[in-house]
Amino acid sequence: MSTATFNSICLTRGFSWKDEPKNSKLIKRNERAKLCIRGSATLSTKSLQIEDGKLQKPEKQVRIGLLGASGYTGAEIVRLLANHPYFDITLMTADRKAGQSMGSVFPHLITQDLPIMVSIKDADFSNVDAVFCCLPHGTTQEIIKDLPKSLKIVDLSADFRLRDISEYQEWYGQPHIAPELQKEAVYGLTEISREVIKTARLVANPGCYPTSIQLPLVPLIKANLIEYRNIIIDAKSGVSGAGRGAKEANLYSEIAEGIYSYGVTRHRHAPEIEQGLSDAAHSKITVSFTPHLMPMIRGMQSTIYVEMAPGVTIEDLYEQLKISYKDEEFVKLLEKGIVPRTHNVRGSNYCLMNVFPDRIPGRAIIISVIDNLVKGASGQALQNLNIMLGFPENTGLLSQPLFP
Ligand SMILES: NC(=O)C1=CN([C@@H]2O[C@H](COP(=O)(O)OP(=O)(O)OC[C@H]3O[C@@H](n4cnc5c(N)ncnc54)[C@H](OP(=O)(O)O)[C@@H]3O)[C@@H](O)[C@H]2O)C=CC1
Ligand SMILES: CC(=O)N[C@@H](CCC(=O)OP(=O)(O)O)C(=O)O
Repeated sequence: MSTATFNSICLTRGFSWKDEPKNSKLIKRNERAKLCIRGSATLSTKSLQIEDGKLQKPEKQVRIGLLGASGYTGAEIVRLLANHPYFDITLMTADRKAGQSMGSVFPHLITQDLPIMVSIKDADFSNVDAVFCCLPHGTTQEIIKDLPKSLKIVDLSADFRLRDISEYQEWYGQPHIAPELQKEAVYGLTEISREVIKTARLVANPGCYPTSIQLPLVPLIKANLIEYRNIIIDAKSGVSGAGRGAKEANLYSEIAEGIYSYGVTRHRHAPEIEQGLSDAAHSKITVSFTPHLMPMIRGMQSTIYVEMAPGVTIEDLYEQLKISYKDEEFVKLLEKGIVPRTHNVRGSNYCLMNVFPDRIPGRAIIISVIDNLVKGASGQALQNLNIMLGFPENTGLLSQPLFP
């Protein structure tokens, strides 16, 4: 049984006390979301116990396989799971870094007690219940198709996001080699697809741009508040969005003190965005989408220009988003007039958004921000696996943004 020392612990929604903690200071911070205690306590989270300041993890942990642990999203999963009482990493894979420890590849994770990273060909899945797949697209299909069918999988790559495999071939330049698995895959934009995620075995975690764009647009489209034509998306990403692999275009000297547009007219996230928006509209939607690389490490902003439907006002858009996300833990509409900033979500699983009236009558400007590595990748992946396995959705995900 593994143990960890805590000075304090937050109980997430769904957990309750077994006995009122004695010798402990109970701080009720937020009735709905969490309770905090300091000191020692015994808690009735089935088998979660805290005694003498030590968290006794449940005897039956979910055993996690982390494929692509030596990349940015893999490291981010490890960081998040450090605060997850039920998930234990039992297998980690790497390619060039196979044979190395996590602490040597990512010294910021030296405190975590983790297995040595092995090559995929040496991976033993017999002690794994669920997998986070943090591999490059293309490689992912080849590997996932041979994994035991008993495993729950959340795939962070783009390999299972497009329902139409001919569209995959068109945008990713190679045929899809696991069409049967594609049929099984569920697109995991959590707040929109929660019900189907509950029973899914394979979840295709959305891309970072599509997450920041669909979260504000889907509810507005479903409510018929915006026109389907003339949706213009100007999006910006931090450089970590491109992964850890060395690329000339991502050298400090090419990125610092400037920005650049890339994938102009043809970025591979366009069909993923259009698939989600078209599903919401029950009608084909196309968008103008231009991503930009910003001289920052993490963060993503999507600025979206839309035409409101006849008679619709900016108040209507605001009220709809307020209603749609009023009970959501991780998607927040800011107070009127407040502009979301990437600094407000750094290191967290939140998506912040707001709507503004354009100077041109009938048009609106929507701004949405996420951390590309958290809500745009590993955080949403953890949110999805929590749901697939029946754990409170926010487990391990309540770290607040790092500011400034
Ligand atoms: N970065 C982001 O913000 C986002 C990323 N994604 C997607 O998530 C996935 C992972 O991204 P990210 O972590 O940024 O990527 P990285 O490039 O940082 O990491 C890739 C990982 O895959 C391993 N790997 C590479 N090639 C192979 C191979 N042929 N066989 C086995 N393992 C291999 C690498 O091992 P090694 O380093 O040892 O060679 C590394 O562990 C990608 O599909 C990406 O598109 C999705 C949303 C956002
Ligand atoms: C800055 C940068 O390069 N970003 C990546 C998107 C990251 C992401 O979401 O990637 P996947 O679709 O592969 O999962 C890109 O534009 O290709």
